[in-house]
Amino acid sequence: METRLVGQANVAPEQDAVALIDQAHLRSKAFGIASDDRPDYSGLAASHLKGALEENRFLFQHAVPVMETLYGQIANTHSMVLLTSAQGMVLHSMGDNDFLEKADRVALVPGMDWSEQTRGTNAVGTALATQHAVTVHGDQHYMNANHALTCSCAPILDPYGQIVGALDVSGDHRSYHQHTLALVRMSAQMIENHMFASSFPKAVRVHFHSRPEFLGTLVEGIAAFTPEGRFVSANRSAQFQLGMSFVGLQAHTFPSLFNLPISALFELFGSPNAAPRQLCLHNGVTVWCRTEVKPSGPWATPIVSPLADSGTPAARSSCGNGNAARTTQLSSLQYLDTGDAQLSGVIAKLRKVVDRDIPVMILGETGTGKDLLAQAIHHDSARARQPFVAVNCASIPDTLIEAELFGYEEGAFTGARKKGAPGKIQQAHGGTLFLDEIGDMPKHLQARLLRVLQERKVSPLGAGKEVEVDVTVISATHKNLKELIARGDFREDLYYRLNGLVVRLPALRERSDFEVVVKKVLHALDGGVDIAIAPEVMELLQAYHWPGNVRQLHNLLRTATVMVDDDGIIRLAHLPDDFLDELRAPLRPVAIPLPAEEPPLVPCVGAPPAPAADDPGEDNQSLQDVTINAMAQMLRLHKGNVSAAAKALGVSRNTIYRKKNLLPPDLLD
Ligand SMILES: Nc1ncnc2c1ncn2[C@@H]1O[C@H](COP(=O)(O)OP(=O)(O)OP(=O)(O)O)[C@@H](O)[C@H]1O
Repeated sequence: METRLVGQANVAPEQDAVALIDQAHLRSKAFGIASDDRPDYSGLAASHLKGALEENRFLFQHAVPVMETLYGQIANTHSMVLLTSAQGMVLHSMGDNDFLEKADRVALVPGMDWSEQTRGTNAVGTALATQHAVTVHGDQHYMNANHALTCSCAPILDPYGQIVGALDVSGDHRSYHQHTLALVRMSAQMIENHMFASSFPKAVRVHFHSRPEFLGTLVEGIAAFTPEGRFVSANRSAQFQLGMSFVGLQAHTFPSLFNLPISALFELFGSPNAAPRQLCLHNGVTVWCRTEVKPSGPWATPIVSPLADSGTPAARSSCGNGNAARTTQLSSLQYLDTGDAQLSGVIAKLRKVVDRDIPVMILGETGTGKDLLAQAIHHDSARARQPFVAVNCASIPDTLIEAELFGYEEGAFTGARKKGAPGKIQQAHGGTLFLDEIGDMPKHLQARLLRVLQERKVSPLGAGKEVEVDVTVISATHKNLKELIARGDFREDLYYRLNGLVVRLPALRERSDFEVVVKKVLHALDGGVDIAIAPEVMELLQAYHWPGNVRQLHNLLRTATVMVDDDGIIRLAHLPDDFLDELRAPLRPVAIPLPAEEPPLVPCVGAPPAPAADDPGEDNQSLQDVTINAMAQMLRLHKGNVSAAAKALGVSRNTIYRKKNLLPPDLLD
């Protein structure tokens, strides 16, 4: 069945709902359940339920208030509200007393398993299995014992798009009401939005909807980005409005989705209570948008949920808490030292200067891990328990960078917050200040920064006095600072102040420890620990030139781990189409065997004529010609069917469509 993205939990339309029940019955049968089986009412031992509750504490905390509201709406309808885990185990229930007794008899109580595998077709199990909100009414239940029930259930997704549980309303089948499913869906979405709101405290959160009156309501889109503009998460409505699933969005940034640099948000919404503004999405849709610009802290621990403090392994596995743990693990020099000789040399030098108050400058192409290395230096220093404050000089507008860095006093400039605010330099007091993209620091501020570094004092805008600061400075850039100095765009004295030790991170294509990096990146991904890579894929990845370095590898593997089949092996088919196109473009066309019975080629419109088979110049034929000819042949062979031709060539349909103008027009279906 087709999966649609809607503002609320996917729900199957009527004809699909029937098919969905039929398929659920087939699955139930395949699980070896008989419709007249006596259900197992034994449930879980209390200790197991306690464990499950602990594991699902994040979900539980955010779901219970919503369950109470939902129950308020269905009270006295002989029904109850249930919360289950992603495996279908009932975690919590509340309901009408008269129905509770009956519920007890049919095992709608905490600790009971309502997965399809155990109870056949039922709203909880089927919603979890299909990821669709669904009502299972009366004899639509697979087991006869459950025919007296009517149940409506919606899956609940965490901020990473993973199913973490389900919300269900079950009742006496005579109490069926057609609006129940809509209520359940809305409530599930409310839980998702609550979880979203408390998952990314340091993110830039953008709220948007095509109608301004829907901002602040359940149906608004919410997308979270790092202060540098990288995509972090999006709720269902945001995915729908942006026209992309969570996985698709992971390859995007704020600028690629909203057609604006993220720094524009600081300009548009920098003042308190800034009014919603109209922005144009990448797909041409105009939306009303608002965001709250906070003086953000470091992006050192990207995702921290309230459970991060609990420290229990169960809690960590619940909702992204593993990421916090992984971030710590990622942030040490030892972790980054994975066998490449050049990198090991860099790390050995860095170890010698840690805690020596020597400013470090990190050079390297985009995505080579400069930010991560800066965090690792901080992590391994005596300042590790003090703040690590990162400032991306490229992402803050010129007009704000001064206030952002140096802070300001009350009323220092129009729009300044009432009480003033300390700048990043002051925030880093006692710890490390990481000046990322230092090459983009506006020239007029370079002198001020130099003074701070020399005198270890900062004077906020509008303040008469200076404040002492103790910071270790790490800077990074992918630009050639010497060239900038020669052009007069970067102060030489500042350069010499920052370059106590200059290290260069190797590009990924230069590294001899590629396989280890792949493993580390996989390990750092949710669900990536048990994933392996097929040897032919590893070979291809190794040969690729990786212009986006480890970030590009990270994004690619993140998508592939989601696509992977049950055997947990990443194969070619699990890599994104555009990446495969890039890999194959120069190789594939020449490798295509042409069928013997293939008629001679007709020249393509707009393309050079195909050479005769014995043409001595064949070897010199341009790659483009070979590609076009191969496509034309395959299209002819498959009677213009683009999908079939693309499949035979091992490319995506879009690759063929992109070459449309070079192919004979009568060839495309
Ligand atoms: N050695 C590594 N192991 C695992 N992941 C890594 C490693 N190096 C970098 N990454 C990942 O690659 C991505 C990019 O890293 P980072 O932001 O540190 O690069 P950068 O050089 O600062 O990029 P930019 O110049 O674009 O700011 C991050 O997701 C980071 O976690």
